[in-house]
Amino acid sequence: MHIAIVGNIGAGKTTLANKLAHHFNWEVFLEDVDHNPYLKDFYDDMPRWAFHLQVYFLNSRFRQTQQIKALQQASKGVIQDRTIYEDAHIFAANLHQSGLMTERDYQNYLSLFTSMISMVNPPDLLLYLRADLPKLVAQIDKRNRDYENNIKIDYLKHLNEHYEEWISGYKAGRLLIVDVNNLDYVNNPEDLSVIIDKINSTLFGLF
Ligand SMILES: Nc1ncnc2c1ncn2[C@@H]1O[C@H](COP(=O)(O)OP(=O)(O)O)[C@@H](O)[C@H]1O
Ligand SMILES: Nc1ncnc2c1ncn2[C@H]1C[C@H](O)[C@@H](COP(=O)(O)O)O1
Repeated sequence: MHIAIVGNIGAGKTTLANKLAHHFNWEVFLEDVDHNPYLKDFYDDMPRWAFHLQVYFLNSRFRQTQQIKALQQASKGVIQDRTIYEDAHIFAANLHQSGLMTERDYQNYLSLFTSMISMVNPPDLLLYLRADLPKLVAQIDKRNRDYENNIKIDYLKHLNEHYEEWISGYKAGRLLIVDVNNLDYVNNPEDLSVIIDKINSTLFGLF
């Protein structure tokens, strides 16, 4: 079983991924953020570093998908924090549309993504955490990563628009959308139970 958690920056993916992994006793795959050699530079100068960062994330995410495949073959459950789909359909697409990635770099990136994606299995469940801008901003502030301090509201807004468009056309497998605007699964165990019940019902037909 493979559940992938998707959603905008600060939506609460990592927090939920760790909680679900603990609950189901499954392996968790997190994003390569702390050791990412481009992320800080990217936030300082997006046009300069957009292509480098996208290639870095694509490679790191692809490696993860192959590790997840191996675990699934060994019948192990996996929770994944963010997917390779979001790199291309959300982040790279947004950088290109916003004029922060050149046409030449974007086409080069897409061609690499297309070659790789044929070797990627979709998750058994895609869990989309939908959050409005105030919730995202509050949670990015709460996390307080210094290089994320200058993220513009417009950047988050455009990412949210890309998420809504991508999710509305997602047909690769089961999809569960959870509005997290009024959920606090950090402090309220009942809010976590609401999500776990929805997962059980979608995946196993329980409840
Ligand atoms: N539903 C929630 N309610 C309250 N705080 C949350 C919630 N989800 C996440 N947080 C807090 O918001 C911050 C960002 O969450 P995080 O899981 O890192 O988001 P993401 O991985 O989607 O970027 C963290 O400090 C986390 O404790
Ligand atoms: N593909 C990506 N392009 C640009 N930025 C990305 C990409 N994937 C992740 N990120 C950024 C967004 C955040 O600053 C960090 C971690 O993501 P988070 O949603 O907070 O888990 O990396």
